[in-house]
Amino acid sequence: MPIYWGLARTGALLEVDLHRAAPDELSRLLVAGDLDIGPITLVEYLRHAEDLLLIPDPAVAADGPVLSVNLVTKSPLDDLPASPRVALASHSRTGVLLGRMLLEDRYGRTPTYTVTAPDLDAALADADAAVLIGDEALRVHHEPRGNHVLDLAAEWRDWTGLPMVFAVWAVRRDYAEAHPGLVKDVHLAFRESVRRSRDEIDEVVAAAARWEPFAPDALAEYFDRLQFGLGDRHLDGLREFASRASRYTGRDPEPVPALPEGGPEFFAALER
Ligand SMILES: C=C(O[C@@H]1C=C(C(=O)O)C=C[C@H]1O)C(=O)O
Repeated sequence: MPIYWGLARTGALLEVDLHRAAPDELSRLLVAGDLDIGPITLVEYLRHAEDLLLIPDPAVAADGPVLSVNLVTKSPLDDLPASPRVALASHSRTGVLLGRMLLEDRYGRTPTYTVTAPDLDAALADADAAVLIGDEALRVHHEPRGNHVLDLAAEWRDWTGLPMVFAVWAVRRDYAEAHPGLVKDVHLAFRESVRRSRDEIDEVVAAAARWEPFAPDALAEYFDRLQFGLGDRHLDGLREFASRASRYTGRDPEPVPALPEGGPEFFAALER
């Protein structure tokens, strides 16, 4: 909501054909060419970087705790078995890969993984731990119900000293070449939208609290943690994630390729 709130305030909403969907679906639509500009989870951006150009904002990032991307364990992390069963939320790509890298490369475990519906009870029915994102992760952060909750953006910062970038905005390269002016307009409309949200954050929180099962204070804290643009440190974090992810997924059926030399490639006509 903080990303598109201002589109309604400025009238820009009337000029764009806005689609709302879960992150995996939005990523799929952009890659398939059914969306021209949109958010894409970092892992899918890295897989399709040759077809896409990065837009510097909005983005979904955090420099420290994000509250909404969590490893939830039944026992404290120290007591997690050497080969735990770990359920991965089906609508996450980047959060679940971050969770796998941390579990194996930082906490020294050799898990077996299953894919789960993004729901705590389903996730932990048959597993020792789960990686959850979004609303369900935020809910568990507030109501752990006896489980242990590890914030994966905070863990990433401890591990690397860098912010974690979960999703970026990108434009399809062919669309950007055909309509550079429109891409610029859309970028500025979203930039203005996020700026308005910051100015009117109490109203954004009140509106979000009407639709979401969270108290206004919890939403205000969450929106404060989220960072909506890519600064130099975020780019360092993005490059570090890309480099670790490409090494880590080298033997996966669908590896994450390394960024091309000098990457990521931005849509050149935009100010950063
Ligand atoms: C911060 C979040 O990160 C999300 C995590 C994603 C992923 O793991 O693939 C995708 C989009 C992001 O918006 C969240 O869901 O709250």
